[in-house]
This record gives sequence, structure tokens and C-alpha cells, in this order.
Amino acid sequence: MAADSKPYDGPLLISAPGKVILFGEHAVVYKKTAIAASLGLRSYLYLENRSDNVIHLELPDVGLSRSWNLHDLPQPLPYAGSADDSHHPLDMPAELKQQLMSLIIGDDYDKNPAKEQAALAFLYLYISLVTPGDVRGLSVSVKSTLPVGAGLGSSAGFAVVLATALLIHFGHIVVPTKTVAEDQVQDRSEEREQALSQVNRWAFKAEQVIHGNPSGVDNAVASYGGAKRYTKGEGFASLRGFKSLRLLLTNTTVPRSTAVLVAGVGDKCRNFPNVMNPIMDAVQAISDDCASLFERHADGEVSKEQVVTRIEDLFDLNHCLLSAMGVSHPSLEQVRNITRQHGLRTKLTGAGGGGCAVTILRDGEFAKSVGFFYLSSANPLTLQIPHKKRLMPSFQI
Ligand SMILES: Nc1ncnc2c1ncn2[C@@H]1O[C@H](COP(=O)(O)OP(=O)(O)OP(=O)(O)O)[C@@H](O)[C@H]1O
Ligand SMILES: C[C@@](O)(CCO)CC(=O)[O-]
Repeated sequence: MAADSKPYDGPLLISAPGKVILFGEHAVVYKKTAIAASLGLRSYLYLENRSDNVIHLELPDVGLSRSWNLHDLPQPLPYAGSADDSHHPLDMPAELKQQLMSLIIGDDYDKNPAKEQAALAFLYLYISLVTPGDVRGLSVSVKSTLPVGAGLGSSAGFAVVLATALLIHFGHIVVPTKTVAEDQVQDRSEEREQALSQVNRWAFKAEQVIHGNPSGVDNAVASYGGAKRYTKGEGFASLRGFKSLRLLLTNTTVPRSTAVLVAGVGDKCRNFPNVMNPIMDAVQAISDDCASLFERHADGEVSKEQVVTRIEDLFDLNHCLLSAMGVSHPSLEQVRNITRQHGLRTKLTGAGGGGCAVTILRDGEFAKSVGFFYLSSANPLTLQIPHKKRLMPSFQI
């Protein structure tokens, strides 16, 4: 907990963006670069204190509504909300995991992995971040406008709003409770940087609970917003020259699990290293090409039209490499074929295996007839503090 902080008592409304990976999904797990940007679809969390000893979790997107008595939860983990992040959550002691699972399983267990992982992520963050001796009941609800399990980073949005809420609630990060005057905003930049880095770190832990072995790209985009070039172990850099792109997103509605798809690529890498290594290197070359394309655009060397034309070719190349990794699906190939008949280029985005396909649109193209999305270079994590039944203006953490 920060030296001058104390647990925060007010209600919180927090939202974080989803993301679209333009290039580099899966390869990013193997330390190749991914290019991703935040999307204007968001996950929203509302937290309020209760006057009883109940912890209530409401997750309508996965059909979970559960209450636990505060005294039934395991003891806080000695991580104290910051420094020590050397542990992988799934390496927690077997006895603790069993305790948490018995809380999740309860009486109405319906063997639903989506509920189980979401509840485990919540309980893990709660016992990691709770201040010892804190006896406040709590209600937390999360609802997303992102489709769950469809490649647009729903788990990262969930992880980021959860981590932010619990870090603030238990006083590990401090937020101003009044609208900040313009001249004070600058003073908080270092504090804000530290807060976001804590959010990102703890969201990564929740992602590890849900995925097992995430690269960290999704939670970085959901925490910081904007367009990023991300390499595992090295972190991220903003994508110079990127302002916005128009995309068509098609949800195949074919369900899939990121954890299972990532594990499948892992098996291929182990069984065919001499085949898979060059594939991963080729993905790196695609991400590098994209990053340099935006740089050249920023320097006035290539037009937006030329950027889009080259991205179309890179989309095709990256999709075919993902298909070789074994993560395409007939439904995704169908979207590619149909859009191709209209002169458009499409690739899978996120983990693949179903979920969403992303098609790049030119400015003005289909503007009237098709719902489309903007990928944006802004779009941060935001916080609102409900005040006297009104919402104060939202601000960035
Ligand atoms: N709004 C939500 N409420 C509760 N749990 C959620 C929510 N969104 C995601 N989750 C959790 O995350 C899991 C989905 O994660 P998964 O990584 O498979 O999909 P994704 O994040 O949408 O896709 P990708 O990782 O390809 O971007 C769900 O099964 C659930 O456990
Ligand atoms: C498939 C993957 O590369 C992206 C999922 O959005 C997994 C990850 O990076 O953790």
C-alpha cells in the first residue's frame, strides 16, 4: 500500500477497452512482436461497499451470481499489492487452490469453465490484495459490451477493471476524489504511471489464472489504451504514426478458448521446432513491416492509402501463417472468402479457432451500409466516482 494511502470507501465505476490484434497473435507468446490497438467496446465494473459481511460477485456475461461470507475466504496472501510478483497464480499451494475451488464449486456447480475461471481470477486477486483485517463487505458487478471469448480481449478487459477496482478499494493505489484541476494533472503523471503499471501487473495475474500462459499484450492494451507494439519481456512502445483505422469485425460466434488454442500452438512448437521457428520469425517480419509502415507514414513518406494497401497484403500473409499454426477455423475461412469477393482482406484476430475476424476498410468504404469500428490511438482506462447520485466527470487513473 502506498505510504499515505488508506482503504477507499466510496463506490467505483471503472471501464477498460477491448483490443484488436492487427498482427502477431500467438507468435507474441514466443517473444515475437505483436501490433495491437484498443477498441471502443468496453468492460464496465461497478463496486460498492456493503454493511454486512458478504462478498457478492455478479458476472451476468458468464451467468455467475455468487455470494461468500467474508470469514469463509482464505487468509490474505502475503503479496501486499505490489512488489513481489515472482509467483504464477496457478502455482499457488495445492491446499489454497482446493480451498478456492470449493468456494467456487458450491451447491449449484454446473461445470462451466467460463464461470470457474472468472470467479477464480476474482478470488485470487481479492486474497492477494486484501488488506489484512479489512472487514468490509463488498459487491462487484462486471458487464461488457465485448463478446466474451471471441478474440477481442474480453478476459483482459475483465482482468483490468477487476485489478483497478481492488487496488483502489484496498488503498494500494490512490485516486483523487475531486475533479483534478488542469494544473495539477501534470503533477500526478509519475503517480499515474506507477498506478497503471500496478494495474497492468495485477491484471496480468488474473489473465494467468484465466489463460495459463498469456503474453501480456491484451492486458497492456486494456490498461494503457492506444496502439501498441508489444514484445513479451521487453514491454510495449506506442506505434508512431498510427492514428486510427476503420475495421469491420465479424463474430463467427464459434466458441473457443484462448488457453486451449495457445496450448495447441505450444504442442506444434515442441513437435516441429524446425518448421514452427521460421513461421514465428515470419510473423516478426510482418509486425516489423507494419511498424515501419506507420513510421514512414508519420514522416510523410507514404500516404494513408498506401498504408492500407500494404496492410491488406500483410493481413493475408499473417492469416495464412496463423492457419499453418492450426488456429484458423472453417467459419473464419468463410468470412475471408465472402469479404474477398467484395475486394476486402480479412484475417482472424486474437486466439482464433472461431471468434472474430477483422476486415480492413478504406476511408469512405461501406460508410453507410455496414456497421464498422475504429481502432484508435487513444481510448484509455477510465474511472468515475459516483458522487451524491451523480457521476463526476470521468478521468484517467
Ligand atoms: N465480462 C466478463 N465477465 C466475466 N468473465 C469474463 C468476462 N469477459 C471474459 N471473462 C472471462 O474470460 C474468459 C474468456 O477469455 P478468452 O481469453 O478465452 O477470450 P477473449 O479474451 O475474449 O479472447 P482473446 O484472448 O482471444 O482476446 C471467459 O471464459 C471468462 O472466464
Ligand atoms: C493468442 C494470444 O496471442 C492473443 C490472444 O488475444 C495469446 C496471448 O498473447 O496471450
